[in-house]
Amino acid sequence: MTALSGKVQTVLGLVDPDQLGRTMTHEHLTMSFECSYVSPPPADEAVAENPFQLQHMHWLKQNPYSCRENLFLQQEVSALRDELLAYKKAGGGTIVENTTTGIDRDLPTLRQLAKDTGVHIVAGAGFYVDSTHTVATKKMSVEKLTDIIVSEVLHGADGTDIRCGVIGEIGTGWPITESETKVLRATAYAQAQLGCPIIIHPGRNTAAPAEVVRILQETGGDISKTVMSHLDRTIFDEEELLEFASLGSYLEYDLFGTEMLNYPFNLDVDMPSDSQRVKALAFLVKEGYEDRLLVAHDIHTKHRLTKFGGHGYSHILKNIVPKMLSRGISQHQVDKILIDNPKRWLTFK
Ligand SMILES: CCC(=O)NCCS(=O)(=O)O
Repeated sequence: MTALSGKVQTVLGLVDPDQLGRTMTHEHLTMSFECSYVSPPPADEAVAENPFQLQHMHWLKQNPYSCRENLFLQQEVSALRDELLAYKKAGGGTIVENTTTGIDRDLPTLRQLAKDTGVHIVAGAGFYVDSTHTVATKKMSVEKLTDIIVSEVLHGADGTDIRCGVIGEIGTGWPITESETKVLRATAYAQAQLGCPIIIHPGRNTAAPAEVVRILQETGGDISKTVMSHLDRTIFDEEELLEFASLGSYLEYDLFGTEMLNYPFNLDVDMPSDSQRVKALAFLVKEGYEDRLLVAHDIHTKHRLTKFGGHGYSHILKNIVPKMLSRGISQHQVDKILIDNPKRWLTFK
């Protein structure tokens, strides 16, 4: 038991879990994804430098990471405020903002957005993938990393008094690097001290989620309070999915709204459509996992904002929920996915 037990920690302080309402468990509001820039094909360079025009929007959807300007979501604070107000109007209550060290977390802006809009925002502690770890981070011991993560939850992060309410998204690649392994171990130790929720960004390989779970378990992590993100681009085979589900983490489909033919971070992956995501959720519900499912959009680039013709943060509430209902997921099960499961995960033990 800690002072946080039974509560959820938002950027404005502790709240009662019943106040959260419908929750997107994996979003970004202020971040940079410059670490993942992919050079455009030479013939497309002119489009990439002048992207936000109607005639270029299809190109941008297919090549979101090949346009530098698209990667600086944090430049759109005013549009984000409008997005959050629209999210609230659509019935949203809470957003988990998973930006961690390495991709430009901005806690004062998150606090201001929460104050301006009344949407609860839960911020993330810890570190993103290896390529964003500084030389100093890579040299740190697991104990030092643990102290930093614990302090970001108990006292505040980035020199502020704004406290994080989850650990993650903790970034891992494939294969998992030495530095990422240390961060995973620190995450498990911090979780054991704090009884807090954690959320993982796995590498882009079918074996990656289970390997992360193995490392966390080895270090005393609580898998029942762990979210495995991005399953929609990671595990496709139903049997493999059930095998992973049996390990006991939350199962997150968090790329709703993303459709692209060639996924540049792993060309072997066929990025699913939203219909295929709903089909995967219906399959997991049928297999008895309705208490472990979570959903989100993981917006991390500008072109997905409604300002630029994108689907925005209300797409799931407005468009995906009706689709779920039409595909055999009941209203009670939808409420579990949007309200009860996030609430249980986010509540400190
Ligand atoms: C920081 C945002 C992020 O990591 N999103 C995941 C993108 S992907 O790995 O699923 O392509």
